[in-house]
Amino acid sequence: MTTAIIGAGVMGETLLSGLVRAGRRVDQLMVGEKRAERARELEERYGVAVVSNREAAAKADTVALVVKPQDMGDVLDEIAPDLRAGQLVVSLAAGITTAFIESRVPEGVAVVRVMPNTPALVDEGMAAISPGQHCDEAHLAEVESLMASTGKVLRIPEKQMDAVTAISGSGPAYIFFVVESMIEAGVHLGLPRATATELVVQTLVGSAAMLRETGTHPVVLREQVTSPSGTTASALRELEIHRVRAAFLAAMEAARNRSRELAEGS
Ligand SMILES: NC(=O)C1=CN([C@@H]2O[C@H](COP(=O)(O)OP(=O)(O)OC[C@H]3O[C@@H](n4cnc5c(N)ncnc54)[C@H](OP(=O)(O)O)[C@@H]3O)[C@@H](O)[C@H]2O)C=CC1
Ligand SMILES: O=C(O)[C@@H]1CCC=N1
Repeated sequence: MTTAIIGAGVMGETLLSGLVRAGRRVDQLMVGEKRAERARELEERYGVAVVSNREAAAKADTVALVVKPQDMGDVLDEIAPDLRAGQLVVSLAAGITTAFIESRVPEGVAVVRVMPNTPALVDEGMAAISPGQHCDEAHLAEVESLMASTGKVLRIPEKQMDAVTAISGSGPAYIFFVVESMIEAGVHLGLPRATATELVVQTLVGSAAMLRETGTHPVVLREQVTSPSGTTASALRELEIHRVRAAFLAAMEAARNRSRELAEGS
């Protein structure tokens, strides 16, 4: 089975590198990328063939679209004449619906929508997948195996995709923002930056491992850290006073709404 990746920016390369790490033969992979310099870089780094979008669409069994949502209409119009029934088109773009893609590709082309995230780079990705109208179990299983090469995969109804985009798609950015804020705080409190960074990163990794390995509710884990009248209680009171919980809700609502806007082409 040949897979083409059209749009090899951050997420396209993340997918490509994951497939290569998972042992996918490079001669079964292709990339469509419009910038010549970037194309050369990918050829050198992975030994992968960089071809035109039309050639990629014509030759591949599975075509993964990893361009910006705003470029999706143009790319679909470009490759539609080369697509045929039986092929699988996988979109990783925020907002873009399977119905939008189906309306621009030939009858009989199966479409799957995916929302991945960047921890896929270290095989700890979280991807959600939703089938389009003409998609069967074999198509979904193919996409599941594609995305499982870089982490976990969850099947979800497409109506949940904008919320998923707000939570796990954009999610790594919120976590990095928290990490960055805690490191800065450590520096303010007089710690050397390298020390603060090591403390924060290991605290994050340790906390994530506790969540995953114990399956304990985060409220219980938080209460275990919070000694009566202690340091944690003082810190958490400040987070509540500064409405951090409400800020997270507002932020993720904004991301969900932006995903809906991208579907409208803005
Ligand atoms: N980054 C992330 O964490 C996530 C991204 N996504 C989705 O992945 C998609 C890509 O995002 P991201 O990787 O961040 O963006 P990038 O801008 O890094 O990547 C998009 C790539 O597509 C290329 N491109 C644009 N037009 C064409 C074309 N006509 N033919 C071939 N290649 C083209 C761009 O080239 P050029 O720069 O020259 O325009 C660029 O290299 C988006 O739809 C986004 O919603 C989903 C989940 C997470
Ligand atoms: O910011 C974005 O639009 C993309 C989609 C999810 C993560 N990055």
